[in-house]
Amino acid sequence: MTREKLYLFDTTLRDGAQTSGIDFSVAEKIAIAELLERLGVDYIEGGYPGANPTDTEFFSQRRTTKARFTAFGMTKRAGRSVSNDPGLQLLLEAKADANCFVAKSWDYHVEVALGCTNAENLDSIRDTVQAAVAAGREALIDCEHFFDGFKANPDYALACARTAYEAGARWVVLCDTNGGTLPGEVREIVTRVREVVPGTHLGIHAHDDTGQAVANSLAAVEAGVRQIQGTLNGIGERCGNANLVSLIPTLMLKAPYTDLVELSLTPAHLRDLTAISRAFDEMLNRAPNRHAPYVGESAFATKAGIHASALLKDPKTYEHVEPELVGNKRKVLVSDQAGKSNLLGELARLGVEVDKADPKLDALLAEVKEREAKGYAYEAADASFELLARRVLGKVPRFFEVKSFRVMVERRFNALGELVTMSEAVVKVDVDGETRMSVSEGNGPVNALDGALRKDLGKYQSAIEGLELVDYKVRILDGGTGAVTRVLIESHDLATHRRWFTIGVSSNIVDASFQALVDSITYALLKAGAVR
Ligand SMILES: CC(=O)SCCNC(=O)CCNC(=O)[C@H](O)C(C)(C)COP(=O)(O)OP(=O)(O)OC[C@H]1O[C@@H](n2cnc3c(N)ncnc32)[C@H](O)[C@@H]1OP(=O)(O)O
Ligand SMILES: CC(=O)C(=O)O
Repeated sequence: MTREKLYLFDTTLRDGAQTSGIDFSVAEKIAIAELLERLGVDYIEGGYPGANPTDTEFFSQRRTTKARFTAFGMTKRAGRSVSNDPGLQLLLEAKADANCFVAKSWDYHVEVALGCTNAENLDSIRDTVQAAVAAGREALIDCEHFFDGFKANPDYALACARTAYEAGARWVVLCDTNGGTLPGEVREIVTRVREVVPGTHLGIHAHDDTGQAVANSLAAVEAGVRQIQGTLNGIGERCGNANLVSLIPTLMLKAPYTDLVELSLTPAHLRDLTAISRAFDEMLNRAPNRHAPYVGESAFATKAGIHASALLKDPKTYEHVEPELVGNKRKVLVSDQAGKSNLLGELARLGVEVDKADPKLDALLAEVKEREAKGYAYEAADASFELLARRVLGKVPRFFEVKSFRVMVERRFNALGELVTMSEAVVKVDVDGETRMSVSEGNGPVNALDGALRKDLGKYQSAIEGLELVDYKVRILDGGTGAVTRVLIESHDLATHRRWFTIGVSSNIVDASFQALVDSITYALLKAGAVR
């Protein structure tokens, strides 16, 4: 069976810019366009030239080399000619390969939003497409509210699609603008549209208001459309657009799509997908969704002991695809849901060899479960788990021993007469039998304790020079008087760029923080190869 080409049209820079809380600068648009080129999509819709200064400047130069650079805008206004519509003229002057015009295809919208007749709207569609084609552009029509329009007045919705196609539009894109259509309806309506426009000229633009944008896009492909519009990580107006990061692997790895269509992307592009998705979140300054399909940190993370046991025998038992195909990694988590198989998997990753029959493994599992019951969460604290495991298995040197610590918080007027809150900590540690006492001030008690703890560790001092704390999270585990505090600390070594997480649990927040700090420094020394 010959496969038809399926085109990917990315609208991250246009519909994605309609996401609440997201605003792109020109520099950010340039960086995202480079990421999209790396992803390998066929079209990059850069924005709406003329709508705002950023988009106008972005379209003052041609910005992509491989993908077709596309300018978005609306069809000409009713009652005006093409040459007398300044908005349309700006679109035709923008430096782009293609123009994508949004057109009304629901008669209710023609009446209420445009305030013109159905015939005038058809004229606008036809004249606009013909003007773009005459200007040497590839023309696309986004038929806004197509599915709702089809349900209200199928003849008129079909007339809009047919008019665009007959005027020379390369693509007629069926939009589920309000995002309320379901996959069965998409399949049925696309089948009807194919009676007037061939599938090789049809696209789908789905919004995610019922969580079906990906499913609707796939249903449309099954029904014959050959272009999908979507965005990186599914950003977009309201609940977002179809997520290309979820769609791409499904289209490239799963039947029936692998039998029906082929994409421009290669397996190498697919292996870059996780990195691209996370790089985009970095650009948006937000944490990646750990549970994102295919690319999330947890997408191939196994927590349950029964699953881990089978997974270690053969990963196929609990994985629908191999994580490496999309550039992700398998993870076996250690928690109170774990069995010995989880421990063996994680210890192997850490390079610690131990036999499944070794009684120390039972002791470690029991210790993990007992501590988790008290509030520890080792799946989030890789370094603390490694230290605990190596201790139980008898393999961690005691680099230093904390004899005592004291921390004081004081609110007072400073020399300038300003009210300030200061913290001061004193820590006594034994290194090689010699007691060292350090004092440090800080902007909070944990900061002061951290400063005092790593001020003077004698012969180990040079090994922790590059250590910095980058994040500190506190969680109260049960309310009332019996509250327990869990502290998670993320540390970073500037020299090696290694990052690790440590944990402390106590009814006292300072004590919990101190445990996590001690684990962080001990881990740094272990990784630096410090010897006792
Ligand atoms: C479904 C979608 O996502 S479509 C994309 C939506 N994106 C955006 O709107 C973002 C960019 N938009 C903008 O910056 C502004 O809305 C502009 C510059 C396009 C227009 O601004 P204004 O001229 O001030 O108009 P305003 O936004 O108030 O209203 C839109 C106008 O376009 C008309 N219009 C809407 N769609 C179309 C269309 N497909 N064809 C022709 N005219 C249209 C409306 O009837 C309305 O006309 P009116 O002012 O005579 O009532
Ligand atoms: C064009 C568009 O973004 C929509 O109809 O949703």
